[in-house]
Amino acid sequence: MRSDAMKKGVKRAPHRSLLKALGLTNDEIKRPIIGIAGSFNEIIPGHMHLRTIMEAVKAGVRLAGGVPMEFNTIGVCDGLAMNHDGMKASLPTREIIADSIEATGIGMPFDGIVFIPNCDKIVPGMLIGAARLNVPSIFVSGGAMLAGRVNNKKIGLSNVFEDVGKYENGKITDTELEEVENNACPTCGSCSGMYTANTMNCLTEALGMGMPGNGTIPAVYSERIRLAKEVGMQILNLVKEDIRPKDIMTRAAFLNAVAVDMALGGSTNTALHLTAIANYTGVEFSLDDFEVMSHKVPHLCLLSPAGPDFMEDLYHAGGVTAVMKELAENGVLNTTAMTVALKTQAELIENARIKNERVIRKFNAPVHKTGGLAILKGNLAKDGSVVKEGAVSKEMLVHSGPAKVYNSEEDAVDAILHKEIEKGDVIVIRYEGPKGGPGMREMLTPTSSIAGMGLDKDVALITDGRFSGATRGASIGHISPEAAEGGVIAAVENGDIIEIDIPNRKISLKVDDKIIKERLKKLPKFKVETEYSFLKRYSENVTSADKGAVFKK
Ligand SMILES: CC(C)(O)[C@@H](O)C(=O)O
Ligand SMILES: [Mg+2]
Repeated sequence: MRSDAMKKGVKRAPHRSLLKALGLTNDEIKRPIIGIAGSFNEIIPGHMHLRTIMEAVKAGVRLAGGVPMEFNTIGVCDGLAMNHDGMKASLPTREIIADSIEATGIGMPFDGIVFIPNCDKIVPGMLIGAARLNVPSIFVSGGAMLAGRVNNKKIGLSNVFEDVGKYENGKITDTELEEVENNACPTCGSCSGMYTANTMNCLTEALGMGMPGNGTIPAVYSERIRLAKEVGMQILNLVKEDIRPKDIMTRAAFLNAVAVDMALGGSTNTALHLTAIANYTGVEFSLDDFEVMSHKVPHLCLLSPAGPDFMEDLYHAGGVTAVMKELAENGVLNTTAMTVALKTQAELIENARIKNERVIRKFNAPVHKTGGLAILKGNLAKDGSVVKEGAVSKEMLVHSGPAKVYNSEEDAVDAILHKEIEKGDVIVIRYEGPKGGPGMREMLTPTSSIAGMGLDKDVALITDGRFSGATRGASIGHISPEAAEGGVIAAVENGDIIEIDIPNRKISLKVDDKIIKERLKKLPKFKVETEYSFLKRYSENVTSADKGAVFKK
């Protein structure tokens, strides 16, 4: 047993003393010790109920003869951190979460670990931590928030962000805005659309690290408590069989995750997170895999913010296993991939079926023929950029227009709300990359303001920052290399023509190469501006978005 290091033999009498101080009996000390990595806090609506999930997991561990030991990690709410300096800390917390998991798992030789994440950075942070420790592990997330309702129409957090733009444009009253504010987030759980948290929880299932239902069972359903119990019991089987994260998170598993991402129309943040997790798992995997998969797998689900459905609709339509079955039947899923259920994906999806073909479309009748995400390259993004093609209106798939350049999110939002943006413009928001921001903020306020002001069919936005899963429109992010690294985005001037061709995967600055080089040469050397030592250290150590914004080796 791995835990023998802290409990077996004469020399460990002091250690056993401490275990007894924790209330463990001699019998318990002999059993497998299971770390329960929780992330309960009173900050994130998606995490406020995680004590209930935690208790169910612990009950499952005990039912199966193990001894649970709870510990917790940090997390921030991206929604609450949005559009201010707080968001600069969000992506960096992923590395802290991974480090805190790794450090705890090194210090405490657990025999296995159950991970309980839910929101944006906690899921990839924990997956990275699990990969680095490579101790038998299993995930159960907190589940999705139910959708809200106004005028008998389902709404989610993205509607509130967009309604701010509508309000500023005089299209709705303050009473209408307040009604949306009061009803958009009716329960605990990760915000109700196919935003980042829910995408990552669905991909945890596709990766094989979570059990069926992990991605879609609503947070408030008792089924999630039962799932948590099953997961608590299952970790003992994983310990017994000695199946570890690196046995599961193989290249085939990552390709399955990207395939599901394409079908679901997932968050652009998966381009960062899957790449980062693969990096720490030692699997060869890059943005090129997204690009290849986007041509193999069609977009099957039109969930918020791209369409009218929410996570609860995906759940009732059959969930991730039904989507995976459709992909398997069309030859784009590796069904031999092993999972934490100790069954292959083929076995897990055997009884799955699509229960609502409007919510999960058939492979031959998709929403879009190509996958939800597209990787664009060109002189503006030599190393790549990402767009949620599934949420771009068809008028904007090919667009060419003059640049309006801003060196921060705040400046861009001021310009949008002060109606300085004209139809046809390409808004450029730069120095918001991993190094430049620092911290690669999410640009949900600018993208929602554009949508809310009714400009989403006329205006594009490009940035070296990133987006929320709730972002829609021609919003192209993760431009790599970023401005702070001397990327071509730093050379753009107001009025330059930018050409975007999403179907052909191109993004270019229509300025002569020589002029671009001259402009870049004249730029002052980038110096990070932050009062926080943590963010300064982050800026110095982080790699480019196309590499997942992991730390330099
Ligand atoms: C606040 C949101 C919706 O969670 C966003 O941060 C995302 O990435 O989806
Ligand atoms: Mg987010």
